[in-house]
Amino acid sequence: MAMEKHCDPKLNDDVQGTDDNSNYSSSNAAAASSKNPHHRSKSFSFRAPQENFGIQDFELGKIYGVGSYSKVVRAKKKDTGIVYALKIMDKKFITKENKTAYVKLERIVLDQLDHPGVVRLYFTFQDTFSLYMALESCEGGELFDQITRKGRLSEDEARFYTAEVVDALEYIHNMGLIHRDIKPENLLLSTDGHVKIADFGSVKPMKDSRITILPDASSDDKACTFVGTAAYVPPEVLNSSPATFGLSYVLVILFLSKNCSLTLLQDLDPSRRPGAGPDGYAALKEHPFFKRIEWSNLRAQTPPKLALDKGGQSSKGNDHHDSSRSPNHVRAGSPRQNDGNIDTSSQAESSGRIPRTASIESFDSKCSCNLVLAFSVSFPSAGLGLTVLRFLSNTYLHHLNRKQFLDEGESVLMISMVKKLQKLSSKKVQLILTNKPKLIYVNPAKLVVKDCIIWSDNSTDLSVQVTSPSHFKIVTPKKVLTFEDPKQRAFQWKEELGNYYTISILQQLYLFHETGTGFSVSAVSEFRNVDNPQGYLYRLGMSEVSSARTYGKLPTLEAAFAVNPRRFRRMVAEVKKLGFNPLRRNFLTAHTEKEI
Ligand SMILES: Nc1ncnc2c1ncn2[C@@H]1O[C@H](COP(=O)(O)OP(=O)(O)OP(=O)(O)O)[C@@H](O)[C@H]1O
Repeated sequence: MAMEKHCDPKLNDDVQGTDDNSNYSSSNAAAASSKNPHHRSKSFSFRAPQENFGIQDFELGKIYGVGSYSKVVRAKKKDTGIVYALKIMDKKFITKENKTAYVKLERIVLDQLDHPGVVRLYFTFQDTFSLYMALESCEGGELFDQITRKGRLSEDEARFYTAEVVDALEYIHNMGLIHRDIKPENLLLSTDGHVKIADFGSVKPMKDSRITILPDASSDDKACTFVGTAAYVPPEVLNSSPATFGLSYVLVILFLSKNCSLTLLQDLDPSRRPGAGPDGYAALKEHPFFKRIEWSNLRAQTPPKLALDKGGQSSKGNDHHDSSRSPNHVRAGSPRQNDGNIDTSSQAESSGRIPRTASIESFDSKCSCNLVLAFSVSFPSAGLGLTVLRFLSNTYLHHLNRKQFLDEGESVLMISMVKKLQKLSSKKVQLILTNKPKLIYVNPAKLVVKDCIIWSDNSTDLSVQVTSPSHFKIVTPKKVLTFEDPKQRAFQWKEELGNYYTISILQQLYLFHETGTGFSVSAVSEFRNVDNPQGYLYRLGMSEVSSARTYGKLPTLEAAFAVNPRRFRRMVAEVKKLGFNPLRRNFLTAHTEKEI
């Protein structure tokens, strides 16, 4: 693809509705260059051009993932057939959340990175609502999912992935950048299973960065400014000491025996971690753990085999799931209320949330001594270590305690570390929604279930109020629980809790029907055959809902009913035959409910 194109890089001008001081002109770039000897001196041109494409030029497929300010969707360019991961950002949302600088920075940085271990940016475009970045499609999914699907990595697998991460981080750091949000969700895998680092929205260019940073694209002045995912940042970032080279660190995944202790792992003084110091990478690469790694041709080596997900797919993307009908425009950004339109596109794919929770169950209880651990190495990177450590140890803890808080056949639908807010204090808790439906929160330190809410058919016994993208209240007749989700998933929690079952079953069936795949006997019998029909329907339904939302056309039950009351009634009857009461949640207005 011809990348070298001098262009007017106004990707984000529209975010602020102005192009005065946020115009990325060559002169601005030159001004920036004069301050930094490493900046390019004459003019600035993007390798990945800003194109005049529209979303209708793509066939959209499944949602790869949802971040705090974007959705990433599989998208095939109609004329070339090339598949991209389209990162879609809602302009209004970005402006509202003050993410403009991060978006600009990510665009500029990705544009200049060129390494097989870093996700490639090919081009950008925009329309009235959204900004789009066409990224290299990482069809192997997140490393996170591989770890959870496999239950654990073998030492060789851990070594290989770790080596590829180290290799890519070395490149990133040599370019003078600190990623600051290295976590399992941002370590992606190519189709053949090699690691690619993604999500440069939190990147911090160092003073001697070799990256051209345009003046309006720097997110903050100090490396110690807190960005990243709170659960995963290393202590020095949380403690606000500067995240300079040699101070931040990476923990490398290892499977250790029962003799190993977690205390190995968390030296608060980054300079004491293995690999610290100016020669950190060289020293690390020579560590006995990497003895068998050939650093010079890592990418030519055969990576670990990708584990299939429960549906038997090896990768996150499949052409045959692509929609043949692209919507007029795509809305992305934060989860939003539906707009009542009806979409005829069907995307029966997983939303990316569910597999990782389901896979918690794949941990073998007999291997309780096999802790997934890590050893720490000092790196100019933030977070991988604690990320891995926290994720793995949390997963392990879930595993150990699964029996304690899950009944036979019960599975986890949504889980996240949140803060439970009290009047004067707040506590970190693990909030877990199961398919019972049951909501529990666990004290992660003591591994004690602090509360358990099981709700009944009475739709008034549980409701969720969202007060901001990160804050929500769960209201039950007995109490009101207030939570803060640092990943800003308040709306997701509301959606998952509030629309439990009903929305999914009916919407799923509705979409099946609408798209001609038929909600038919086969769909219904498929539901009957699975072990856990409620959970299955729920997953299918939620993925339908997220796909539909991506297309800006989430069908509400209200809308479905309005379009064809007879068919709707029939659907309700079908669902009832399966033993579910589709109207059990407080979803339809009293009026429609009566009509039905
Ligand atoms: N190139 C890609 N190929 C496949 N999937 C991707 C790609 N880029 C991102 N994803 C998926 O989309 C998710 C969200 O993407 P990304 O992390 O870039 O968004 P974000 O809004 O910046 O998120 P965050 O909240 O982590 O800052 C990722 O966790 C990953 O699962």
